[in-house]
Amino acid sequence: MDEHDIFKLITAGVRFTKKSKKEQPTKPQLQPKISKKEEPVKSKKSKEDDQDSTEFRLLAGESTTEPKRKKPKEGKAPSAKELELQKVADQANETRKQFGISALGKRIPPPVASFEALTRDFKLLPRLQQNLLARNFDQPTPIQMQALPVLLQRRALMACAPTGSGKTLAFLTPIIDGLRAHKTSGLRALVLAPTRELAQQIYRECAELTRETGLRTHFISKVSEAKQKHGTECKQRYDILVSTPNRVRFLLQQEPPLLDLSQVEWFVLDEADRLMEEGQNNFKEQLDDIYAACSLPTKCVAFFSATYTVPVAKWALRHLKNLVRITIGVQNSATESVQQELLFVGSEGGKLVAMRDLVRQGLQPPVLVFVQSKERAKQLFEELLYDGINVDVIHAERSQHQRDNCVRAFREGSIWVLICTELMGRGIDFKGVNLVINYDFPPTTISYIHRIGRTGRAGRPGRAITFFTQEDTANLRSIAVIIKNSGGTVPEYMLQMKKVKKSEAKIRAKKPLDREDISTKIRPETKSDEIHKSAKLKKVEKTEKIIKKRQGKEKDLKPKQKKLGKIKVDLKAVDKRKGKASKTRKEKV
Ligand SMILES: Nc1ncnc2c1ncn2[C@@H]1O[C@H](COP(=O)(O)OP(=O)(O)OP(=O)(O)O)[C@@H](O)[C@H]1O
Repeated sequence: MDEHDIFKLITAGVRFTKKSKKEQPTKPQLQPKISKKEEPVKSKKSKEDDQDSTEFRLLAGESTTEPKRKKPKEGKAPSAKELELQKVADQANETRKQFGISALGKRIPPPVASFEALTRDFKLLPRLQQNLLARNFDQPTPIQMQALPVLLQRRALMACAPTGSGKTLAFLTPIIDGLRAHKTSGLRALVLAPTRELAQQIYRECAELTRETGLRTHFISKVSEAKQKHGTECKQRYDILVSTPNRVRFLLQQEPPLLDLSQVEWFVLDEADRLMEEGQNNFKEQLDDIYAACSLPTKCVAFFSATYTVPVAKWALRHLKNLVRITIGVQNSATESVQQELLFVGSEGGKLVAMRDLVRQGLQPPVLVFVQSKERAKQLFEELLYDGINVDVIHAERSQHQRDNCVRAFREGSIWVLICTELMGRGIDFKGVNLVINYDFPPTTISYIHRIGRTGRAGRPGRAITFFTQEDTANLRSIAVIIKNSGGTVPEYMLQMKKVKKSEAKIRAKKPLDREDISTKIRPETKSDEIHKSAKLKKVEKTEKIIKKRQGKEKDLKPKQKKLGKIKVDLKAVDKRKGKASKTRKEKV
């Protein structure tokens, strides 16, 4: 069954809804239940894949969590200390198994089961303890259970945990405890995130955790202000800087540099895989300059993300000594707390119908709607503006002030539907987003995981609907595998569809599909319209020729001829309407 046949099946308009096998937890539980879900779908391995998975196997091929303890010599009973150590190791492995924690590296400290144990065993800064306990979290999330003890020992860490599982707290707590109190020696901790919105969110969380500790956190909102806040005469003003790579590098490149990173003891990357992406408009180059400026050889380096790529894992293994790698659940998988649905909408026009259908059925705000570009975000916004819903749009072309207002309004609930691009795809923690709609199909599985991860956070249930058309079938299978591996149900033949080659997937990731505009208005004919229309006319004429050739079978060809004639009439009518519309527009102008 080739792709076309499979697609015929899909055009039956089937709506694929994930019925989560497990009851959604009534009380938010952050602990992923190690579900007895079927084995993750084993993708058909292409040669490239084998190389990747071999790489990951190699990366993961180090000793398991607890080094095997030496068996006591024959006849010699283990000492009390050895027995005690073995008991602690077995307990640690038991806890890891229960919470889906896999930890690779040497001499990994046992996970902490509670915040009380954390403050007791690690003698946390008293004020930090209070700020932590004031958050009223029942218990640490699995990533916090294992990452906190590792970072409190200042070990290099690469952590992979599902979206919404508390990674921010996992890296801020050890930083704050490690710095203890304000010093005038300059910046001692640097946290980088890919977007200004995410950096601002981390900064707010850090400000809360450092309350009354005397530690000073800074977020560079405007580079222009940086001079006053960071100039050499007042560089000792801050202890922790949370920012994006471009802002930090800009300040480093001033003459003289406005930032001194030589005392940085903590270098943390949130959304590390995104920050380490190479190529144009990416961060890797900026990151190299910043990393070089953090010249303290004893600094602790930590990477956090819900997804990783092989290059990042290789870089970490090559550059970070005594590295610990923690993975919660299955690497690069979607969070299990989101009910995921794939909805075939026929065409680009069908997406608007499906969107309005969802509005008519009654959306449960707040809702995030992802599209693939700023232009399409604006177009969809104009279309929905008069549909009686409080909708707004956020993208990189809007000013920082507009973006801040938009995020604030969405957080406060005065905006119910926020249309956004990949800018909001990672890390942003909007409380209680009930629904994520992928209006445009995500360019990669990694984008899909992060987008739907804006809902179903901190153990709360969420829902994600992904529209797709015939143009999206290339990536359909990989998303279906992600849904299946996170406990969802998708039609079997979606999993059997031909796997897209890595090289092709990379091209698609860089260059999103060229889609028809989102608009029901008649708009002046564009070049692509003409091409589209003439292609359609050519097709009609070609079919007419075939019909004429097969003149003999008059009776069953009549309806087809009629239909083709109608298409031509329709096309002419559209022409006329457009002509009239553009004439009226000219009159108006
Ligand atoms: N131990 C905890 N118990 C309950 N909620 C928690 C706990 N730790 C953090 N949270 C909350 O969980 C939510 C998600 O946390 P956070 O934004 O750090 O997730 P994340 O893992 O960084 O997600 P993403 O991968 O999308 O960036 C936040 O609202 C945070 O306050």
